[in-house]
Amino acid sequence: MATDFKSIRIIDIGPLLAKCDDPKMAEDPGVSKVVKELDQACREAGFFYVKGHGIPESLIKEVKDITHKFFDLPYEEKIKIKLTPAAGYRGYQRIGENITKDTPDMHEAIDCYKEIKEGMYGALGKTMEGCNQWPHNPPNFKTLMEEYVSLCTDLSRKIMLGIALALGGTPYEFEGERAGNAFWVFRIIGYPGISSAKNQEKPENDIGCGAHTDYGLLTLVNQDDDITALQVRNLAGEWISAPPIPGSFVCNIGDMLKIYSNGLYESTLHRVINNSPKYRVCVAFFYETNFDAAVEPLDICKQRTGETKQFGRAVYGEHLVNKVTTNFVM
Ligand SMILES: N=C(N)NCCCC[C@H](N)C(=O)O
Ligand SMILES: O=C(O)CCC(=O)C(=O)O
Ligand SMILES: [Fe+2]
Repeated sequence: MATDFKSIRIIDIGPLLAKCDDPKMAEDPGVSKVVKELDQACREAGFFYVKGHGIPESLIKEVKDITHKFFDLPYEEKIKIKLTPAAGYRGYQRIGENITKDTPDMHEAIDCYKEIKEGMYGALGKTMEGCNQWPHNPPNFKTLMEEYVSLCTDLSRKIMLGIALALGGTPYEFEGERAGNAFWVFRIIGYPGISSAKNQEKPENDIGCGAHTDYGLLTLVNQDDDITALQVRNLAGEWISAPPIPGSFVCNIGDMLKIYSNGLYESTLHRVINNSPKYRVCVAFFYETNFDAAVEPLDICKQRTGETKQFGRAVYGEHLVNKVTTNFVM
């Protein structure tokens, strides 16, 4: 349950990563400390920063640099990989094409998803079937991003070991049928600065991305170093900034983890407003459950919440399809 937090805590997850292959990791004092911090952060805000995550700083920077280069290209070049329903909602969307609660978002983006082969999840997977549309320009875009996605997948799985412990379970609550074959979403996003003339459209409003929650388990946000634009809503309804902290990721909880935890952890509302004159990029990796996971509160969490409030069951793939099919005006 979120609180009136005023800032977002920073957690050094180094000790957790050092022991993540040890089934007895919970007994390690360094791991216990990380687990405790994760639990506090997830309860008070649903948001935290992670440092000591092991992903090379050079790669984190390259990913943002190449993203700037792509969005700098002329519209005719970017639209070559246009997002369409036929491509499983993968590809490039122009500014204002994504909508949040009826308002166009002032961002452009490339949306990517773990690839789903035809028939893999039957009717449930149909909408999301397709291959990622990577730009050919800049030339090493696909290689770099695939490497990054692979590292983010491993890192997220390890953070989820800690979150499973924080919820009072074994480290492996999110393996197997829950997230042993985790789906992922990857959004490469660009937010024009105020009155930026270099973009094809002048922004209609100042909302880069309207207030929303993320859909899955855990999000890893890699944001530009010099602009504060991401804001997180606390219980009092105040918007608390999540400024960039070099060398860290902003992490937040998604809707599926809220259900698993029976509301102990919340998927907190957040939004993006780029009030800077500079163009801002953000590369967001979303670690999800298995595509076909039927998600319901864990028994260990129901016990802790006194069985009072009960979140309903959700099938992750259905939740995603509901969002994706209503997110765009095309
Ligand atoms: N996969 C994730 N979490 N994407 C976040 C996008 C949020 C904006 C979207 N229009 C919405 O209203 O959800
Ligand atoms: O741009 C950001 O900092 C966050 C973007 C975001 O919240 C999202 O894409 O879900
Ligand atoms: Fe988000």
